[in-house]
Amino acid sequence: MLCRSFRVSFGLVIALAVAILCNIYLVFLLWTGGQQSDYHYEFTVPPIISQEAPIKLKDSGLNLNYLKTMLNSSTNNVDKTSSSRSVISMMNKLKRELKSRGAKTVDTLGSSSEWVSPTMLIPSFTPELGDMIKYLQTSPITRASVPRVGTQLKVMITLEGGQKALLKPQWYDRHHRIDGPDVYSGADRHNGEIVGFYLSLLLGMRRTPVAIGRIINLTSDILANADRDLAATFFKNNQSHSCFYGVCRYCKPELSVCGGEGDLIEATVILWLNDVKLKSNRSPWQRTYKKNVRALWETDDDFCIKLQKQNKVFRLEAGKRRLLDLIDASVFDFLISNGDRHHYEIIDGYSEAAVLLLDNGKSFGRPDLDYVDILAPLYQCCVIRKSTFKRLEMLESGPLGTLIEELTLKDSLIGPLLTEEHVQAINRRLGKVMRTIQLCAQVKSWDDVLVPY
Ligand SMILES: Nc1ncnc2c1ncn2[C@@H]1O[C@H](COP(=O)(O)OP(=O)(O)OP(=O)(O)O)[C@@H](O)[C@H]1O
Ligand SMILES: [Mn+2]
Repeated sequence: MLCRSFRVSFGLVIALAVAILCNIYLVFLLWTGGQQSDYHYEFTVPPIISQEAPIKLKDSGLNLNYLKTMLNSSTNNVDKTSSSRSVISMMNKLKRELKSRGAKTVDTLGSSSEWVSPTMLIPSFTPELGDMIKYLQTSPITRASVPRVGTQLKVMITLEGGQKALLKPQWYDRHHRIDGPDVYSGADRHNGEIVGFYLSLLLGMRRTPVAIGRIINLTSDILANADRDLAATFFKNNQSHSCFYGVCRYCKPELSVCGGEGDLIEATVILWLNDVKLKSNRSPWQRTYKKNVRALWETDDDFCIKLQKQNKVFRLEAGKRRLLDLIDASVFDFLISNGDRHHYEIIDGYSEAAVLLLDNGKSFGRPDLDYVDILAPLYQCCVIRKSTFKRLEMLESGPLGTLIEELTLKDSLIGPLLTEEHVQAINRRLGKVMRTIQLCAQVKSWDDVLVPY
């Protein structure tokens, strides 16, 4: 008898211990976004659980299947021909910033070193922007080395005047469709980085470093200036063109980039942020990058509410920007179809630093597909900055795809950056973003959805 009751209580203790461990694991999953990362970044994360009184949260967001059904059944009936006066004046202002004034390199670099603040990489009106674009497009390359950041093929270049920039080469032509199984399949799309930069300006999310297109001579621009490690990855293919594969986690000779006629390649050149210490955080909406393993956010419609309860960094309160920034980022990513924002970066040392929009190359893989789950932060939280909503509303009348083309065509040294199909996809996706916000307003109210800070 005694022995039996001992066995029962022992069993109870074990069951209790297992339950406690399960709970701790659940909290850990919520905190980390649901899975272990494949990435080897050093990053710090805020404390897990706040002991404060539970916060009152508004209703949950929208379920993905419901949203997909609604988006497929509705047409976007915005009059696309009528650019409003506000669009025209916004475009004129942007064009003024993007126009090169012919300043000397030292002046351009001198003023750009003051651009960065904890909430913006480019101040809201930056007349030196055009000169910076020109500088990145034309300044001779004086050094090329292995960047040792990230996992994909890149080159760190130094331009005359001493400014560093990241070079990401072209892998695909504009019409290539990425047929891989996942939203993040394939190599980087260099044009996506450039479009991302211009889109960030149009959206008023100046959190993307300047990215431009440039034709590079692999031999005279890169190999001739390369350090030993980078130079060691160069070879000639059987058409006697220069090729290289660089040094990175996924770099190997079978995945090399080769010059065409005259050893020329297209590349994007991204302004390197000097003297800025970045902090990398795992995105709560990170994918698992594993077949058959779903992240917590993919299985729990209440993910956003739980995230806010568990981690006060993501709480929606005046003065807190992290959640609203991630929602802005999800809209930006959905428009360019970037499903690879596994981490996000902020400027280190500021509690309310903005979420930066770095690394936009895994975009524009499929013009015919809209990966609605990229929008999860928006439809699961069902809130968005009022200013972002107003901006989107204005851009819809552009239409946005045309505005992007207009800005990029003026600057581009590498021709149109997007095929017509991709341009149309941007407009279609913006329609879906607006419809998602409307649906949120139906389950909540406009006042609850549009956040005034
Ligand atoms: N313009 C920049 N200025 C300063 N640091 C940068 C810049 N661009 C990227 N970085 C840093 O380098 C890291 C790697 O860059 P990026 O994400 O573009 O490369 P990636 O190879 O695609 O990385 P991953 O494989 O992790 O997605 C970024 O996480 C960031 O810390
Ligand atoms: Mn990347």
